[in-house]
Amino acid sequence: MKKKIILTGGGSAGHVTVNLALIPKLFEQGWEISYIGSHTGIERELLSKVENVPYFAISTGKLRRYFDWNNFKDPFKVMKGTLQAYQIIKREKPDIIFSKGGFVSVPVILGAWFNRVPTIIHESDITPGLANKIAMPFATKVCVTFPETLEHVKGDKGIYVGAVVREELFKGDANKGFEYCRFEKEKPVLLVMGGSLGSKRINDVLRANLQTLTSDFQIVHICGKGNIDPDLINYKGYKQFEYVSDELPHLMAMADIVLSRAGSNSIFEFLTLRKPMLLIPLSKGASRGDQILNARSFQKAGYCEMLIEEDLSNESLLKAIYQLYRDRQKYIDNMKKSEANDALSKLLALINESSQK
Ligand SMILES: CC(=O)N[C@H]1[C@@H](OP(=O)(O)OP(=O)(O)OC[C@H]2O[C@@H](n3ccc(=O)[nH]c3=O)[C@H](O)[C@@H]2O)O[C@H](CO)[C@@H](O)[C@@H]1O
Repeated sequence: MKKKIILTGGGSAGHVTVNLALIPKLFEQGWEISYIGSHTGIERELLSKVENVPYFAISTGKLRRYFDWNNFKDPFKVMKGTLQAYQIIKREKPDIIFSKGGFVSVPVILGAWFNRVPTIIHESDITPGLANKIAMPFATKVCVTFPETLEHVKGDKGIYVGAVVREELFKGDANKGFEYCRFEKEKPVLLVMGGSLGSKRINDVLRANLQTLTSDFQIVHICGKGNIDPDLINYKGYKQFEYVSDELPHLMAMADIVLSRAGSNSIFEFLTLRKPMLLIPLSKGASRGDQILNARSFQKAGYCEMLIEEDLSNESLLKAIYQLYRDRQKYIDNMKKSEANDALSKLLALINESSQK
């Protein structure tokens, strides 16, 4: 009989792409796969493009660290989601559940715990997100991307596996990127990515400096859903996309340097592809500060330059981009020294091992 796994995770692409990396490998090993996600999150859209993975939607509530009237309603949504997840798991009888975190994963981990199904959580950031923090006591194993995260995992559940990078990103073809953007090959390319949901702050400051920057760079800008500026659609040497799926490997291959938020998956992808980065982490005011820690750790290793949002201005942005381009070889050399880490194989081995108990 085929072994069954249920994957979960969502809210932003950072909580889905690891699952997308696992799916082809799990199929190769003969697993039957299904997915539990939310009704409207990005995970639903991303999974709709994947064949043979049934998707079950459940109710989910946002877990916040700050006051909001929805904080009174959302615990009930999480309870409803837990009951739904419990029933799906009871019916589907998976051997194991793998969670990439995000709010939707909490009811799933709880539903698995009530069904006594083993669960593996993967945490991408240095400090665990709120959803993973809540779910950890109920999980069988907690895999981490940064070794220092093990300090935050109680007991002997924590396992360092490293960052999972999708294999298709290695298959990028710069020529296809140039064609897709209609860029010329002679002029350097700056790739700008404000995280999977886009960043208004980065979009605004980039566009305010477009004239100066496009005199030296061609710019491909992933700006997030609903953030295309219609006045700039025909701007020479500037190409905007809301979100890129299949063509992303080609855009990354084409880029000489990158300006990005410091989401864990994105920065490890740029590291693996040896792309010099200027990182503008999400500020402490808007998050728990995990991206600042991610970026600091990369800066310490000499992989990136970092500009904190409080210091972001037209002048500081331009200075940092030109400096990054000038010193690009230094960053590439440092990144070449980083250790290769086959996190995907480690995860697969762990999934197989944990599902046997
Ligand atoms: C605002 C927020 O909560 N951000 C968090 C979220 O970021 P976010 O969802 O932006 O996550 P990451 O930067 O980690 O990953 C984004 C993923 O989406 C992919 N991608 C992106 C754009 C695109 O057009 N196409 C595409 O495929 C990237 O290649 C990458 O694999 O999860 C990360 C991982 O837990 C955290 O570090 C971030 O702090």
